[in-house]
Formats: sequence, C-alpha cells, structure tokens
Amino acid sequence: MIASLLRLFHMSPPLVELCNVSCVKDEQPLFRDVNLVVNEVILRGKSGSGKTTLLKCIAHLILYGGSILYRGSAPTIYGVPSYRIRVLYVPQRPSMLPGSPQDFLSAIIALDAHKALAKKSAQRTSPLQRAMDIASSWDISPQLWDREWSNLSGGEAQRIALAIALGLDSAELLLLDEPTSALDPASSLAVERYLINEVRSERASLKAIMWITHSDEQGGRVGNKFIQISGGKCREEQGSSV
Ligand SMILES: Nc1ncnc2c1ncn2[C@@H]1O[C@H](COP(=O)(O)OP(=O)(O)OP(=O)(O)O)[C@@H](O)[C@H]1O
Repeated sequence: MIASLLRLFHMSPPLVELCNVSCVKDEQPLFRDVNLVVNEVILRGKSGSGKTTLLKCIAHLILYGGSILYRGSAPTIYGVPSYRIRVLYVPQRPSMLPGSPQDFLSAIIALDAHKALAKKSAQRTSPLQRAMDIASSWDISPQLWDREWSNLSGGEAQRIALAIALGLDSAELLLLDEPTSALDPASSLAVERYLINEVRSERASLKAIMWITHSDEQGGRVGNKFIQISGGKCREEQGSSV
C-alpha cells in the first residue's frame, strides 16, 4: 500500500515492505496481518512464536499469504534467486549445511543471479577474499574454510556464515536469525559493530537488517525498531525493553 502511494507522488518505495503477511503451520495460522517496513529491525518473541518463520517468509523461502515488496515490486518480478541474494537469510544453525564453507560460497558465486549482480559491482576483490578477510577480523583462521560445516563449532559456523553473507556484497537486506547466539560476548560485540558500521555506511550494498535476538541488551545496541511477535500478531514496541 505504501509503495503504491509513493509511486503516485514519484517517491522511492521502501526497501522491503510487508503487507498483511500471514503464514499457516500444521493447518493453524502461526501469524497473520503482519504489516511492516524494514530497516534496523529487532524481532523478538517467545520460542516458537514464529520469528524464524517470518524471516523465511520475507526471504521467500516458504509459502505465505499477503504480499512482500522489495523496492515496490514482488520477488517474482526480480526472479526468486535474484531476490534471495538481495534479501538474504542467514540461518541460525549453518552447521547443518552440507560440504564446507568454501563449497557453499562457490555454489552461490556460480548462480546466474550472483554473476549478473557481480558484473555491476565496483568491488575489486573476490567474494571469497572479502569473506575471509571479514571472518579473519573475527578470529576465524583460513583453514576453517575447507572444513565440513558439521565439524565447525557453532560459533565458528555462525561467524563464517555471516562473513559469507557480507563478502558476497549482494544483499541490501540481511535477515539474521539469532546470528550471535553461539558467540562469547566479545566476539558477539565485534560482529555487531561490524554489521552496524556496514549498514550505516553510505558505500555498502547493505541497507537494512532484520535481526532476531533474545537479548534486550543486544537489541538496544543494534536496533532502531522493535517488533514483538506474540499470539499470531506482530506489534511495534518502543525502546529496547520487552
Ligand atoms: N515445517 C514445519 N512444519 C510444522 N510446523 C513448523 C514447521 N516449521 C516450524 N514449525 C512450527 O512453527 C512454530 C514457529 O517456529 P519458528 O521456528 O518460526 O519459531 P521461533 O519463534 O523462531 O522460535 P525459536 O525462538 O525457538 O527459534 C513452532 O511451533 C514450530 O514447531
């Protein structure tokens, strides 16, 4: 709705807008009528309330009702693979992925959708080099890139998955599913700082993040909008207290 009004006045539509989004699990509505414009959003709610499911709807990874618009158009207008690398979901447990991080990154780089975006990019270094540099700044050694995901620690896998998402330099919106849940406080702060600097930097592709966290402290550090999901509804809250 916002997108069509803005078009009327020749203004840019929001990066990502949710209009009456709903999702059903086991024939029961999990949530309904979610309306939201995404920027630095913190998503909170009890375990099982539907946070991951909402991020997967936004990433167009599962079926949903209502509409999700990226720059005013449906994901299918861009092509779903192209949409998914621009609106990129980073899973809570990357350790469940097959192969090694390097295999995973190579598979994404080989996608036509990525090649088309990369052609337009001003980046001089490869996505692997960028991802490895970012991960290295978070104490991830180069040897880990060839190790099976299943043999990485939870915290190593989380940092590498995030470094891949950033190194690809394709996402305008990152959907982060408890991205630091397996990290110690110092590593968690380093990752938060990097992500916030990136999303607020004029030169970065990244324009917005939607971040699930169970930590109010973290929410207060990284969010400017706070959404609580509960009883099948999403509502915006003020500040960082639940
Ligand atoms: N494929 C599925 N089939 C049936 N039910 C599902 C499926 N995926 C998730 N659910 C159910 O949907 C509900 C919401 O799951 P979701 O993972 O979105 O919750 P969450 O809020 O992210 O929880 P947590 O904080 O524990 O990660 C849960 O009850 C879950 O069991």
